[in-house]
Amino acid sequence: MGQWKYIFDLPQGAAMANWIQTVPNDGIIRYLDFLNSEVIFPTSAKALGEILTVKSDEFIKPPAINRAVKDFLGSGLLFSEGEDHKVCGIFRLRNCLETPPQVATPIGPKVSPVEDSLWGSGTGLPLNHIQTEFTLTKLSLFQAQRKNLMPAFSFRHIKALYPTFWAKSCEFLGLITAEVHGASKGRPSPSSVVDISAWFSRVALDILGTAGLGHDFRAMTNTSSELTTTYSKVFRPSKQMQILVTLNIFFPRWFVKSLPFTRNKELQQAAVLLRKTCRSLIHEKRLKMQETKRADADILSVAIESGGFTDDDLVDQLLTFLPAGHETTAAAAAWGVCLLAQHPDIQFRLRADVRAQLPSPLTPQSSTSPFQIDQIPYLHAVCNEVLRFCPPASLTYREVASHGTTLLNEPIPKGTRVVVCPLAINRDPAHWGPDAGVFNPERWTGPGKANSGGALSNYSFMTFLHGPRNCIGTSFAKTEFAFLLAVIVGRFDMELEDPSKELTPSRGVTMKPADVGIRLRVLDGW
Ligand code: HEM
Repeated sequence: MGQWKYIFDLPQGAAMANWIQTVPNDGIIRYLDFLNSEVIFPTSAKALGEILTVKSDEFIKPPAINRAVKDFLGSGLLFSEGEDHKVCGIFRLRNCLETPPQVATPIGPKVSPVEDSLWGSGTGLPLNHIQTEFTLTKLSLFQAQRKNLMPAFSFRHIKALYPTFWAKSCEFLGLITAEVHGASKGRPSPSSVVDISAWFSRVALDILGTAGLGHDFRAMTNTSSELTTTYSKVFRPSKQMQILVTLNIFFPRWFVKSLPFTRNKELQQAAVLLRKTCRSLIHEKRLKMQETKRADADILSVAIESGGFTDDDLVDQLLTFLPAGHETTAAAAAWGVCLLAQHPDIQFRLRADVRAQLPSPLTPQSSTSPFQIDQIPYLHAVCNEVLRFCPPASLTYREVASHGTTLLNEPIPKGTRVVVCPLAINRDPAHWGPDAGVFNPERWTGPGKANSGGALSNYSFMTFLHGPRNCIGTSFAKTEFAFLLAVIVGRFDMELEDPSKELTPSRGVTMKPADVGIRLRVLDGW
């Protein structure tokens, strides 16, 4: 069993967060996992830099995990790597690259027209040959995909989305205020305990839909929509899910899929529904683009416009973006509320700053300017500190590709798993100083600290990773998070329903606060 049982009994990443502070190391901790498989856990900025940036081609996303989740997370940008992606990539290679690869003299027999159209190489060359060319060009599929999608995440574009973020945040605030009022039954100081995680999941889905895909899912008003319930099932924290992920690493996909776990069945049903939803979103968007003869600036329109994706590819991209873009931000916002409830002094100061700078959501939309959100340094300090202290993606994996490599000059054989653990790094005193384990937004205030938090290296803040595979939605997520936290702290006093209960992370794919009740009390004047 190696360390598997110890890891399994704790929330994701908690074992590594303990080891980083208790196991003396020079930048790498090596441990044995299930079936005594070798895993390495990088702890220093230098080791993380090698894995995520310098040698990112040699530390790939584990193909077994990609296969396990691709039914319901798609094989979009998040998982574009490995053999599957090379094959799919041939089609896109033709479409995406500004300069197509120079195809050398054909070797071997030509492929049939059917194969040619199937793989879309369009050159009539045999597949192996194209694959070799593909590798030789060193323009991986991932780079092409990422390049095609980047315009949707540019600084200018995120700025253009501010009014949408603001409008949706105000709608969210109106609905949640109504719930609190409704539950208070006319008491003079309306307050109520709300399921804050569920609310944030729904508002984040609506924001992603509106700002990212040009489609309002109306998850906030239709709480029993198929999409909302499907995602809440897929991301429901469960031990079965953890077991399935481990089994997928060691056993063939068909075998794990056929095991009689209820979770298996739920995931397969979810996959069918999610694919259907994505297909109809694409269809709707294509029709709209044909009618209006122009493309909007949302992610889906940008992807269609690039011409680099077939409809099947687009389904995979959407399957990736939908959860990657809403569950994570929802988790961050839920942690934000819990931590503010736990720290009334920080909450008080933040509310004063928000109220002083941002227009009240009660004022007519037309006369408000959401751009003032950038003028509240303490809000950004609090948001950064929440993201440091409780990174929603607490852990992710890499695997040493094809031929083995070295890390900090140590030889690392092919196939070795690498665990990259934002939770551990973000709370490590070696990176953040002795108060690393304390929630302290002050570390992001003061000269030169607004972006570094006072840490010595970029790699000390791992919430969105770094390098060519960092989170493409970082600015989108940070802006959305700032709006959501601002409106909720502006309107409500927040306290933990049971202040004696420790805040603990759940076991899900994203790290959320587990079973925590938050009492919201409406405050006048904003
Ligand atoms: C607080 C919110 C978020 C957090 C903490 C977060 C975190 C991450 C992390 C850690 C990764 C790297 C995963 C890995 O390589 O193993 C990632 C990748 C990704 N994220 Fe985010 N994310 C957030 C929000 C978003 C949003 C809002 C979007 C889209 C609108 C998004 C889209 C993606 C995509 C497409 C990737 C794959 C990028 C690539 O491999 O090139 N994320 N995210």
